[in-house]
Amino acid sequence: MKPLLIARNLSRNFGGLKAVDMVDFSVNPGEVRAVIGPNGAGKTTLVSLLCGRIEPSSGVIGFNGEDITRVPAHIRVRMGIAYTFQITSIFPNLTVYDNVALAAQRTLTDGRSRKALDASVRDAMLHVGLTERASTPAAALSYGHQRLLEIAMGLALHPRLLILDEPTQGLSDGEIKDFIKLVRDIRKETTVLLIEHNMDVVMRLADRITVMENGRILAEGAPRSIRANAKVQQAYLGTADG
Ligand SMILES: Nc1ncnc2c1ncn2[C@@H]1O[C@H](COP(=O)(O)OP(=O)(O)OP(=O)(O)O)[C@@H](O)[C@H]1O
Repeated sequence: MKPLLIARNLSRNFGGLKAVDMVDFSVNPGEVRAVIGPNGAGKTTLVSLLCGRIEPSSGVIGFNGEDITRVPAHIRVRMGIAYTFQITSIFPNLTVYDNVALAAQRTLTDGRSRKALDASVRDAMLHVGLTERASTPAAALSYGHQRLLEIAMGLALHPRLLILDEPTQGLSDGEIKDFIKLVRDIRKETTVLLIEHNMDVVMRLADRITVMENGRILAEGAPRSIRANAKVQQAYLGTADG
């Protein structure tokens, strides 16, 4: 299968620190991939490189057969890479509807009508279960609902690849259960790349897991093989089980 996303020899240094160090990484269309690893392993830096928030020190990134290494982030969004930014990307005074509409507008081309925009917004709100809160200001939502709003903002872009950075952080057990259902639903249409600390969520959702440590890929494979991998247990699972 031809990968949807591919990175070769990807590196990013911050001063003398190799936050991402010669990483080869690829994601197939239709999969749910989790990236795990201890704090500071380089996970956020890796996805920031993939979505274009930061530039690589070296290496190449391809998406859907095109070299996107130097393509700016906003164009990558239009090409189909959506990254759910941390909660700061939500405008607290705007309603749920308007927040999602603002996100959806990022992919608007001249030919797309207001009606199409409205349909995308409503569809995204429905997916995450926020339809009844469409006219609620984002600031009045619970924390869990704000996280769902972020995902709706990502979905409104109709991405081919949805990147979720620690989506379950701060959610209650019930909300995490709903999140797992949501991702199972989203994956029918979209490839998902998930940075996640909660190992239960990772084991339930991921087709494959990439384990990072010190900017490098320590291991990669199906949940069962990662769980059984002694190197991984030593580096990560034994010390942080979410
Ligand atoms: N803008 C930056 N300037 C300097 N150092 C940075 C910057 N961003 C990240 N780093 C460093 O790069 C390393 C990797 O950080 P990164 O945030 O990618 O790790 P992570 O695996 O996502 O960690 P966490 O699980 O804690 O979010 C860390 O040592 C971090 O301090």
